[in-house]
Amino acid sequence: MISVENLSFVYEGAERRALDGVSLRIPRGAFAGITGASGSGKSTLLRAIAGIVPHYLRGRFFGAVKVGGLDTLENSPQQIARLAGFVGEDIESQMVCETVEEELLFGLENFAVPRAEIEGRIASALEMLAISHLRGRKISSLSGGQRQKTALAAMLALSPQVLILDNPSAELDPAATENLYSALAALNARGMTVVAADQKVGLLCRFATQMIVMAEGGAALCGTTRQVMNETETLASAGVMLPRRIELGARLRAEGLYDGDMPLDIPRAAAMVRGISQ
Ligand SMILES: Nc1ncnc2c1ncn2[C@@H]1O[C@H](COP(=O)(O)OP(=O)(O)OP(=O)(O)O)[C@@H](O)[C@H]1O
Repeated sequence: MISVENLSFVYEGAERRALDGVSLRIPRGAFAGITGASGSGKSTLLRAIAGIVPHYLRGRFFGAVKVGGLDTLENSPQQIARLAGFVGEDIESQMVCETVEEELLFGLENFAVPRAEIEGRIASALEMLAISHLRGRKISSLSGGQRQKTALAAMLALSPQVLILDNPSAELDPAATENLYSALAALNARGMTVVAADQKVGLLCRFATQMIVMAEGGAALCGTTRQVMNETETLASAGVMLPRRIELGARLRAEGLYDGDMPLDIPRAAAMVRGISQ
């Protein structure tokens, strides 16, 4: 679905490479989590997948990115957006209308969606995120979480095959974060490919099927979540804050007390502890 071949990128006016020789593949139907320290290149990678880099944010671009077979250099961000919806970190700049309904309508009209389909698309996108009750609300009156979901609903109404999200939990409290990721998992279960960058590794461990760990502009690790989270030393040297349960697993493994996979969630951590105490 998404392929990145030897991608390097230097922002206009910058000295160092924001991305440096990144190659990876994200298969159709995956839930890919991207993590890494601040400044490691997560946002730039997502912008390159969405075509924003280098079409809107300019610079020196080397290598190739393809989304659903479309080369992002040969196609405009608008063409890429028909396949892959992007919700950036700066939600405010993405919102252009006064009310939630108008915001969804704006994208649909821009994409010239036939009139007869519009009502059904708006209703089902709002329903998928459980925000039908916000339909008539002014965007200025919404909470951070409600705005995040409105931006996401505006993307979902366009029926993209891929959803790309940059730091979606940044403005959310733990309950709203859980709620948002559960909604993303439900969309993924229906076949949508999800690509989300987040520094909350514990969260990605639970929801993502694939993980990409960025370090200094490169993809330090890329594979299934199970494979990547077993590489605890590389994760630590990439500056990734390991969830407590994985820190514990790594310590038990170093002590020779445990040789299984790192526990991706609490039930697996409990099973690990039960296993060593028997
Ligand atoms: N618009 C821009 N113009 C110039 N340099 C940029 C721009 N955006 C990012 N950079 C630089 O590119 C590098 C990678 O930044 P990027 O935002 O992709 O990292 P990140 O991992 O998403 O960081 P964070 O977790 O803090 O959002 C950094 O050195 C950053 O300063």
